[in-house]
Amino acid sequence: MAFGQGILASRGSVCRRCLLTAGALARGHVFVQTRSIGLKYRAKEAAAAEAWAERAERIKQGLEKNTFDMLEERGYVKDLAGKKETIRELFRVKRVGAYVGVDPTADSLHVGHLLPLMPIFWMYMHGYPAYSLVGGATVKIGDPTDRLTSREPLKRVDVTMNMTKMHYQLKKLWVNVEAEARHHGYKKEWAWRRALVNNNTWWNALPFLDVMRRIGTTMRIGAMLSRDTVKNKMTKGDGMSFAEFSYPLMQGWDWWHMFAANGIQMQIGGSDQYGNIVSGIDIVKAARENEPDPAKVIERKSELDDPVGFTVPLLTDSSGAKFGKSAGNAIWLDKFKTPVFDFYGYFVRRPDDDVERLLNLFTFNTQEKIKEVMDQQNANPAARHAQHFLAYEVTRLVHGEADANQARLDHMQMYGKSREEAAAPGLEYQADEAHPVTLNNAPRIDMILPRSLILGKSIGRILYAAGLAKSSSDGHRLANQQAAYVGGMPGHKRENTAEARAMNPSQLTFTPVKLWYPQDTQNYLIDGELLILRKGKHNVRVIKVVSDEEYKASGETYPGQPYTGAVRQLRDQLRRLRAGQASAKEVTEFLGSSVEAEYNENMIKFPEDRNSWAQKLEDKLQNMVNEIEAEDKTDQEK
Ligand SMILES: Nc1ncnc2c1ncn2[C@@H]1O[C@H](COP(=O)(O)OP(=O)(O)OP(=O)(O)O)[C@@H](O)[C@H]1O
Ligand SMILES: N[C@@H](Cc1ccc(O)cc1)C(=O)O
Repeated sequence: MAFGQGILASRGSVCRRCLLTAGALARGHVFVQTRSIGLKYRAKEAAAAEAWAERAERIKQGLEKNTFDMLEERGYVKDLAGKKETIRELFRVKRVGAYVGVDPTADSLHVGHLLPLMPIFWMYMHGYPAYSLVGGATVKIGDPTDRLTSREPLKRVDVTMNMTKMHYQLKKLWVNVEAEARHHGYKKEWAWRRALVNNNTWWNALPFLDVMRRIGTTMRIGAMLSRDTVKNKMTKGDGMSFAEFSYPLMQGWDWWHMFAANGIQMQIGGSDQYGNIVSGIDIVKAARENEPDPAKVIERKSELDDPVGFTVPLLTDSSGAKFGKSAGNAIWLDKFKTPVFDFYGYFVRRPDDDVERLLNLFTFNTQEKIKEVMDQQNANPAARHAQHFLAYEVTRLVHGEADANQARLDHMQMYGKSREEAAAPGLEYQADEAHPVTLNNAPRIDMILPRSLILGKSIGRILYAAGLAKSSSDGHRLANQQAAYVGGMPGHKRENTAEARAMNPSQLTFTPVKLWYPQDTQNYLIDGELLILRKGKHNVRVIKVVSDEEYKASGETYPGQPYTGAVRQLRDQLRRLRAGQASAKEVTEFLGSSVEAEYNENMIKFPEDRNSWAQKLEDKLQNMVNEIEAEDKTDQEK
């Protein structure tokens, strides 16, 4: 196969069914059926190639717009790494695959990251393979670009925490991109490809010798030393470690890996990534030329087979500073860091002069639609119609439709619009049995829990405490039915060590939770500090295990926490009983169903004598409160 026919013809695109049937074929099974499935796949591939060729022709005749021109017109293209005409032609004739990488240096993406991701979202909707990469390996070195001082090394648990959170954030973005595509009238085609990858997957299993042989011999030190980042850090900054110096090699190797395996010929990044992209081009070419296995040589017919890239402009704040975590001005995509209301509000506050540019950059509306919105805006700027339109569209992309509707409603109401005027369908959405947890309505993913719970209590109680089960017994049921998962390595049964069981942070592998002994939970702790649990597809908890003292000091409580929920309920019921707001029967029933189940069956024994029921119940409840508080106090003094 000649390289460059895009992902459809590359190794990474063979569908599972075809692989399965290839296996069956090798074992001598059902030949006729196998051929028919293989042929079906090829037929689809051929149809997609034909459709692409027709599209290329339409673009040539000016009947359809070149996707590159559209990206350029909308303001996504700042600097090109490659010749413009080659890149335009590539967009026309090939389903050129593109990727954007982000290092998990923080526990959330921010609006700045969204900017380089937007072109790959657009490309996906137009039929180009689009990859998003989380730099689980590169983050361990830290990109030195434009820095005078080295990044603070991250603790392993923080890398895992950040990576897990970013992974689910990107997953959610992709799900919402599908919804945006539908919303804007794009019909999903068989040939659409998207992926979320982590460079740990290859770096964890990559021999140093392979890298050195392929690229180490060709890359010239002189060129690498002449890069501004290297010169500045060495002369004006705190010097440069070999690892930092090698960072662009790592990024370049990522590209090569995906170039060879998935046909990813293009890299996109923020404008600070220009140097890394240009080095990457050399690295990919060097790696391609140094193929030791003649059977694997990737053919280069013309410059249309070479890697290319471009950068997007930097999104800056009003003072011109780059938006990002280093500058401390980030608008986060995590709604627990930047609430949806504030996220929406950020876009509503954009100045009139910026709004058209932002509509082009951050929404999937046609330029005709944007013009319409701007006409409306210009007719009455005070209404901030364009800002609300922008805020709504970006919020819908990032947080989903229900949250966007709610944010719009809240903002409109704040500014005196009627509820009807602001309302849109889908507002009262709540996750329950009928509406399961989705990536958009999933509860907060990270939490802390005390060590004594994680190390000493049953997995059922832990699932309850993490909010993944309705009660401890529900947690036990989940564990019994293996319906919840823990971050771990499936199939690693040979070695029963914590190291072997703990999750490989790069691959987010999960294994079913079982009714193991309480002391077994610690086998799944990552670096002794992090436990990752999941129920269903999207309901994930990344639990940082803290000391009991630290937990108490945080003021948090968890469901099923001894003495907290129970005492509160007992007090409440006592108050209701004394105030005559509830009968003894109601209180008994209430406590029977909640406290008893959660707490301890022997604690509440109700008196037989019905006449003195209320009085005795009062005494009993008060005694229990006293008893628990006394125990609590002793615990604190220990
Ligand atoms: N404000 C921004 N505008 C455009 N692109 C951005 C912005 N911030 C980050 N990016 C791009 O997102 C990708 C990942 O960025 P990176 O991991 O360096 O995050 P960051 O928040 O910029 O980090 P830091 O603030 O520590 O430099 C890169 O391509 C980067 O150029
Ligand atoms: N170096 C990029 C992130 C990145 C990591 C690995 C890659 O392959 C690509 C990009 C940044 O810091 O912004």
